[in-house]
Amino acid sequence: MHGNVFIVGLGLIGGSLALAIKSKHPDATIYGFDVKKSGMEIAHARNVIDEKVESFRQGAELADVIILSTPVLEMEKLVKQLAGFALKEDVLITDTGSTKGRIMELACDLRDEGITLIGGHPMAGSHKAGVESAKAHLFENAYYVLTPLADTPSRKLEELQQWLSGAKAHFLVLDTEEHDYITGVISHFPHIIAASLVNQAKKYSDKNSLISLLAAGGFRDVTRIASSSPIMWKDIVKQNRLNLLDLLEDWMTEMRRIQQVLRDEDELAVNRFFEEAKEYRDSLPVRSKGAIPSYYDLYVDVMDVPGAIAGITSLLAEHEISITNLHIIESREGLLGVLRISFQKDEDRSKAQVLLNHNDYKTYEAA
Ligand SMILES: NC(=O)c1ccc[n+]([C@@H]2O[C@H](COP(=O)([O-])OP(=O)(O)OC[C@H]3O[C@@H](n4cnc5c(N)ncnc54)[C@H](O)[C@@H]3O)[C@@H](O)[C@H]2O)c1
Ligand SMILES: O=C(O)C(=O)C[C@]1(C(=O)O)C=C[C@@H](O)C=C1
Repeated sequence: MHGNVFIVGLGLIGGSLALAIKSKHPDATIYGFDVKKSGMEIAHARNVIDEKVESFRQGAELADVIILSTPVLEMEKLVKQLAGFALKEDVLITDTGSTKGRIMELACDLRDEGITLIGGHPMAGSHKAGVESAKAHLFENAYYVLTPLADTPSRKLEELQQWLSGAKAHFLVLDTEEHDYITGVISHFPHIIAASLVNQAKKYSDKNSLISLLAAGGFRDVTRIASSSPIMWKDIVKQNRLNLLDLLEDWMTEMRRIQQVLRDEDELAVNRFFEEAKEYRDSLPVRSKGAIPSYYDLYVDVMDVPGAIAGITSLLAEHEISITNLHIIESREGLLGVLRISFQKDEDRSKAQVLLNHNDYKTYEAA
């Protein structure tokens, strides 16, 4: 497609979308704007965008498509400004924000001015912020939620999906409230819990320095997202506050239940607690990205000595087994660590496991 795409907020998500759009529509011109001048310079120097603009207004007035990708409270301010600009008559506006309630209220005001805003939320990302981490394939195979107003013409929805098709994501049209409720459960609330686990550990580590030293795979796996941008999350929890207050209430009831069964030394109830969680966690779909990534992991014990990891990767390469990712999830200097190897196919993971076991490595399918 031809046209001018204007991306506001050249961070992880805005940068990744810019790359994905360009890969599918090389004839489009991607304009970008960010309040952080250095981010805009990097985006331009790395060809994430074709052109920089001086102001939000300048980019918005020359755009056929406007994509807002700032933290969500900034987006509110930006959308309010749009009605006062001389926008192109058929301009299409979307956003990437993690909450949809507030922006869709503002979309109603824009509709009254004859301007279409279709809410968007790619359900993939990272704890890493900034254009430096942007990737064209970030959203591949992930769900991409769209929240059009009920009277949005279907040709506008189709046009947006065509513009975003380079993301190679699966579009899912959702009602705004349902979106905020679901993402509250599986994304926003877990971020609160991850941050609270880290804050709790920090409190204890102030008294005992061994705490941070011994923080191993489990703690790191469950708290990775606590490294996400505090500004972004402050905005999200503010906008989804009511759902999160309900979820917190529910969580506290659940914690009090666990507290009681532990007090009662009710082994059966404790077992049921873990069993129910395992059953549901194991049943989550592994093939589609989004909540759970589409790869197969194998865990291998390794000595933390030079060359230990190279030994494993060369062995796999010699047998033409491709891997998608390597990650040391637990490492203690000079001692045993655990390496997580990710494979695209279950078949590759099985072959690798047989091969590594045969070569005296100790492997596991779960950490
Ligand atoms: N990170 C994720 O995993 C993820 C996933 C899906 C959706 N989102 C949503 O996408 C949006 C962007 O998130 P991100 O991860 O790319 O964050 P980011 O911090 O990497 O990027 C945000 C960018 O917006 C810029 N910015 C802030 N205010 C601005 C303004 N008024 N005008 C222009 N630029 C401005 C910042 O300087 C920054 O470069 C957020 O609304 C977030 O909720 C994030
Ligand atoms: O993988 C991560 O680090 C994320 O937190 C990504 C994640 C999430 O799954 O909660 C974060 C915010 C979004 O709006 C969508 C995706």
